Amino acid sequence: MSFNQFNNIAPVNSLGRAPNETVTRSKHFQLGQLDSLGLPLLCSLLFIVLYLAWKSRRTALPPGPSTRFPFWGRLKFSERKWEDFTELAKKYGPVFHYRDGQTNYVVLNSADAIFDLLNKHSRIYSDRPQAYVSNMLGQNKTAFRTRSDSRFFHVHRRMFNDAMGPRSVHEHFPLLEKLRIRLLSQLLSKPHDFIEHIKMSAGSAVLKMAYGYDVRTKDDDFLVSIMRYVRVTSTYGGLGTWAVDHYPFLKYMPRGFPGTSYRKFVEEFPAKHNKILHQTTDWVKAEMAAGRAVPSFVSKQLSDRVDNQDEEQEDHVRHAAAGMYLGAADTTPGVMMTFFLCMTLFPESQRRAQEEIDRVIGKDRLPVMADRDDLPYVNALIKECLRWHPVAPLGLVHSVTEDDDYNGMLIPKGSTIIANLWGLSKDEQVYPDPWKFKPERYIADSNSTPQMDPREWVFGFGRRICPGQYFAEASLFISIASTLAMFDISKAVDSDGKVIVPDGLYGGGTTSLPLPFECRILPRNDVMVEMVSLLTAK
Ligand code: HEM
Repeated sequence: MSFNQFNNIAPVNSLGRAPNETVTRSKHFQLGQLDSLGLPLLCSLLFIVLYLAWKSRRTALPPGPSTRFPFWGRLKFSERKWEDFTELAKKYGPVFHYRDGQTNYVVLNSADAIFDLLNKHSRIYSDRPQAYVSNMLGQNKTAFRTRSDSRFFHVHRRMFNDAMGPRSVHEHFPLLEKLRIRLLSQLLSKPHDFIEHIKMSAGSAVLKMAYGYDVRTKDDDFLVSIMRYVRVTSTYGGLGTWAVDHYPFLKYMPRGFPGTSYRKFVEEFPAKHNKILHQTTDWVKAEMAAGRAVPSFVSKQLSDRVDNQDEEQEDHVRHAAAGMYLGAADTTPGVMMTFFLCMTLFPESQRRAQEEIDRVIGKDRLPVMADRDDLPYVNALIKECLRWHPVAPLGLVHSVTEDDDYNGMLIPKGSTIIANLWGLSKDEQVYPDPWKFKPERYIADSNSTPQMDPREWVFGFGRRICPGQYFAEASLFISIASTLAMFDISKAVDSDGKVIVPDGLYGGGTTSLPLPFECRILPRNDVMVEMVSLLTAK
């Protein structure tokens, strides 16, 4: 990419004459005259120069909506921003720009723009925007927010790759196969609480992998405190939550000045927040000291540590393990909820997947990880659940570390880059009939080539691509294939015998999950029920 356009935008031609004239005349000025006449004139000129410089830079920016006040104004978006962005893209094109307070945002709305910038130019597009309050909470040490040039970023990525990358993920298959028995058993005994079971199952998997901790109930202390950690992180540590994130000058304003309420929070909260984080690794250390520790990510990293780096290494491990939980907390359950929703709404796809399982595996055993390659339709159905409503509809924002030129548009250094994944999932050019649930779209046949595999984008991009992808895919496969083998999912019926059709609405936020809905979950055959009951009793 070249920066020529950016270099050429300085408004020399349009401004050259006016400043020169001033300089010529100013030769005849006496010092006293400067006070009475020159100073206001110089100020006006300075203002004009700044304004024109700002304006010409703005013309080079991608097109986009603007606020009434160039430096301070903020645009308002709905809770489901991705829908607003998709509408704006129709007007401004696949790459558009807007400002929020002092921050430049560039929104990418086409597969080409997303892959060109975030994959092909990942060297400069892999940073994360920083936020003052979030950093005070220590989140710049957690995987999601680390700077791309920081030691934390490189150490965490290496640790994640060792623990759950493509070469090591199979070590967790026995754990995932075991945990799905508990999920099936809970679905059998309390089908109405399926959302709670899904969340607990995903949480248990990651806590076992990260800390070697066995979650028994939903009120479990360990689970409750780490969930509190996640809640505080997402509620108070989100980018743009506090006015100071948009207007950094507020850092220098005295207490009581409008917009400084963050001060009380940063004085009181980070210590409490850190304590929760310490409790998790302290538990593992105590287990190790007592000789009871189950092998886990934390126990392995702590026993591998180099003595003279103890504290630093422990800090890395603590934040990396919390990052695993943060990464998994809503994402895998969100896709599982979409699966239950789509099976309720689209019975034909469910029937085809069950037919495949019955044919390939039979009706007298549950699927195992080794069956994955033999179930193409089930795999296609999982891909369609990932696309149907991407669980992170805008991915996670990136930040660009250098000025860049994309197709003649200036992407200024420090801009926050948003990939509109929801928009991509509904792009007719990429997914014809995007509102239809069609697993077949990923399967080649004599009439058509498969459509783009959504795993190319739902897990993010470049150096920031989700390090939990292989673990998540394995977990989704075993849970979904087993649920299909054992249960029929259909529309619930109310007390008057009326069929309840879920409205299929989703919530807003960084992760977007289906709003609570009802469905009926009934076992398909007695053999499976007996088998799961026996395995649960073991
Ligand atoms: C279906 C499930 C999942 C989806 C769709 C998903 C999606 C994503 C996305 C879109 C990102 C941002 C990538 C980017 O910035 O370009 C991400 C980052 C991340 N995910 Fe996942 N994820 C899932 C499951 C998991 C799981 C199970 C874990 C851990 C066990 C995990 C851990 C992480 C971490 C640590 C990051 C931050 C990486 C970084 O910033 O360097 N994710 N994920």
